[in-house]
Amino acid sequence: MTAGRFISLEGGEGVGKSTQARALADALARRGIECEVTREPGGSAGAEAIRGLLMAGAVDRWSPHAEALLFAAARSDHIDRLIHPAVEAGRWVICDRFLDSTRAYQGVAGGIDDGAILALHAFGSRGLLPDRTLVLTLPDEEAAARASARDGAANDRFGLRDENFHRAVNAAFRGFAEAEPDRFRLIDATGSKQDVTDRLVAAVADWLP
Ligand SMILES: Nc1ncnc2c1ncn2[C@@H]1O[C@H](COP(=O)(O)OP(=O)(O)OP(=O)(O)O)[C@@H](O)[C@H]1O
Ligand SMILES: Cc1cn([C@H]2C[C@H](O)[C@@H](COP(=O)(O)O)O2)c(=O)[nH]c1=O
Repeated sequence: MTAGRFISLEGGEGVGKSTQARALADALARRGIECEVTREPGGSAGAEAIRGLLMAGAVDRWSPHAEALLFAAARSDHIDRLIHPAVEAGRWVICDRFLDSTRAYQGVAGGIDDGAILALHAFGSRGLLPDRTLVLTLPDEEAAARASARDGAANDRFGLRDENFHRAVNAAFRGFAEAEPDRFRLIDATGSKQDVTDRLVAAVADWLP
């Protein structure tokens, strides 16, 4: 049995995470590796129900603290029901956002202490971390243009936040990667979708048969 792997894709809005989660899984499937593609918030029935609470409504529907608790509860269920069993069974899991999104959005941009978020994660999810976290980086204006071409005026509670919030989120991901180079890789998300997929495959090449 091959070793299971847990990969998270991170980055701000519109950088191409969802597109690349599927593309990376397809590229790995062509190399004989079957992957589960999942997302946060969500990925299990309970976590998808919590996603509905988090994504809809007014920007101030939840405080950053309440958001952090809801994301942690969703993550706990997602790990128990999907991520942990899949990795234990030797499968690869590619997760579109994970803990580092809470650290960036509710933490750095939302004002909650990183230690508090990690403590919540230790309690809710026994501190599970991805084996590797691939952060897609794109100039802020290019990411905003991609997101607005995709969404038009249809924004969720997070898309509605101002430019400064999103700038802080993008900077936070870069900061995490600099602080923890063993787990993180920064991936240039400019260029064609195929260019980006090729960079992602290269970032896990050391695990390929
Ligand atoms: N390399 C690329 N070049 C041009 N457009 C792209 C590229 N990758 C993705 N896109 C397009 O950009 C938009 C945003 O991509 P995607 O939804 O994958 O981003 P995301 O990071 O998951 O965003 P969010 O976090 O806001 O959900 C989509 O319309 C997608 O088709
Ligand atoms: C996991 C997680 C997510 N968020 C925010 C980030 C995004 O704006 C949305 C999810 O939308 P997507 O289209 O599926 O990327 O939720 C967050 O604030 N904190 C988190 O932990």
